[in-house]
Amino acid sequence: MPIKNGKQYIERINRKRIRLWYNGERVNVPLSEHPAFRGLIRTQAAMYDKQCEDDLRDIMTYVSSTSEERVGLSFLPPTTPDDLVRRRRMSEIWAGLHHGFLGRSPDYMNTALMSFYTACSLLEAAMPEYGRNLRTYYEYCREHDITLSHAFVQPMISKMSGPVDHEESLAAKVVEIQPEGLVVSGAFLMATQGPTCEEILVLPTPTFMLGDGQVNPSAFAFAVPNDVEGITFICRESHAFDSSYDHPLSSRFEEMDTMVIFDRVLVPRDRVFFFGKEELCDRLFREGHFHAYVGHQILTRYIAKTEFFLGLLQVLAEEQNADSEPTFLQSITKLMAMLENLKALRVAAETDGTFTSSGYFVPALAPLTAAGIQFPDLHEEALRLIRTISASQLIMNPFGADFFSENEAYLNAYLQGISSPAKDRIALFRLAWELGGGAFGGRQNQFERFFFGNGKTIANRMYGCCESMEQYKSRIYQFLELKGE
Ligand SMILES: Cc1cc2nc3c(=O)[nH]c(=O)nc-3n(C[C@H](O)[C@H](O)[C@H](O)COP(=O)(O)OP(=O)(O)OC[C@H]3O[C@@H](n4cnc5c(N)ncnc54)[C@H](O)[C@@H]3O)c2cc1C
Repeated sequence: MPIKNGKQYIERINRKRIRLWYNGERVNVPLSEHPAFRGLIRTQAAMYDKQCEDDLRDIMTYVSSTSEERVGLSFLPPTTPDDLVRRRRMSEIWAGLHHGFLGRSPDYMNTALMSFYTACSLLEAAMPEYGRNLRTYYEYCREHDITLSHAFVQPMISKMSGPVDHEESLAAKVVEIQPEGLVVSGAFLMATQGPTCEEILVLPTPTFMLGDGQVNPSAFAFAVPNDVEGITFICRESHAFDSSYDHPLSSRFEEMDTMVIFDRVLVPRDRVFFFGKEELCDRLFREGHFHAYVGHQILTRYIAKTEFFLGLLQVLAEEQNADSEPTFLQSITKLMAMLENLKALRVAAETDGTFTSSGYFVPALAPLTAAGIQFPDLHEEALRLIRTISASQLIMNPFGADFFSENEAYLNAYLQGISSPAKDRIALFRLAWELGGGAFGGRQNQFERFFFGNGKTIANRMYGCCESMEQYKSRIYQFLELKGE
């Protein structure tokens, strides 16, 4: 089966019967009809349609070596620098549709799976069936264009409730080994788009290491359909609304975050990528170059979002007659400089890429991590600027329906801009509100700061990238003519 289109995506999501809870009630309607999910599903369907357009065929797809069908280019393991550029162009097309607001556009998880696949030999060395399982699973997802979500991070108490082999531990773990597979129980704090996908990839970092080569019941990686027996999804409050005039962002891009609970879920043997070997958790990320491959996709998303911010800020400033204010110019040029910086980091990541011993071409991690460190502050600064420029107009924005009420004439007279009709001006400031003041923007801001790890983890990643620190140190010793090493 080749790539899927939007209709096929919707049909597959609607066929699922997942245990999904929203606001204390079980969701029993097809998800494409539910107010919390339908906008996102429409957007995602448009993205799948995009990859089927004839004139984008060579950008969005490639020919599978196994089926000779056209499959999604985000599954392509790059083996040349040109492959990396092709992957970036594919991500740019999708980012052009979601403007960086979808953290889980299909290319994100497809890239994640592709990265783990490039480390199949690591799993094969641990146990041949593990490597085989991951290879088969990767091919299955590629050939069926499966939509994936992932669950890595556990709730705080799961991390703190004592060693995993103690009875009181709440850590996610294998609670029984059956001939057919592993039985898993535990909870994951976040799976973004957990309900609007088909399969969930589970790869936690064990909460406690046991050492000495012991079998750690918390060390595993597997993937299962999100509707298998025993999985429950609990939603946070939705920020989605239906009207694209009143809520231009959340009506399209609201990605639901769900807590995922595994209650004695049977993971079939052929879906287990490893079990018990705690050292493999970290090694699979490292040797699959997860942060580099996924970071490359993320950086394209950052660039699309920054361009969207710049456009919005300029239009807002013109609307407020503030576009030649020195303070505005000072602020927007900082963001413009950051955009150039992000673009340069992407060029650096691509041109400084290296080949692995297995022949894959990996983008350079340091520039990508640098972008990940810088972007959350840029994001926050952009939202602050939106609020500053918008001032009270961020708040006082009637609904689209008010323009069809008996008050239409008042609104058209008193809310018009210098050169814009009231309805256009309000559309603009409703967008500004969703980003700068509303729940959608608040969640986006939190996402950008945390989705790739907490600040400490990201700082460690950056520090670990610096291979020249000893050289820099010796420059100081030499400069001061000191003896230090
Ligand atoms: C919107 C959103 C969507 C997400 N989607 C997913 C998903 O789909 N799948 C998934 O697996 N995960 C997802 N995540 C989880 C994300 O990966 C985690 O938030 C991230 O790894 C941090 O883990 P944590 O939240 O458990 O916080 P922790 O790492 O436990 O940190 C807790 C607190 O301690 C602080 N902290 C930690 N170390 C230090 C330090 N040295 N100095 C100062 N403060 C410190 C942190 O800033 C934070 O305030 C999502 C997160 C968000 C916000």
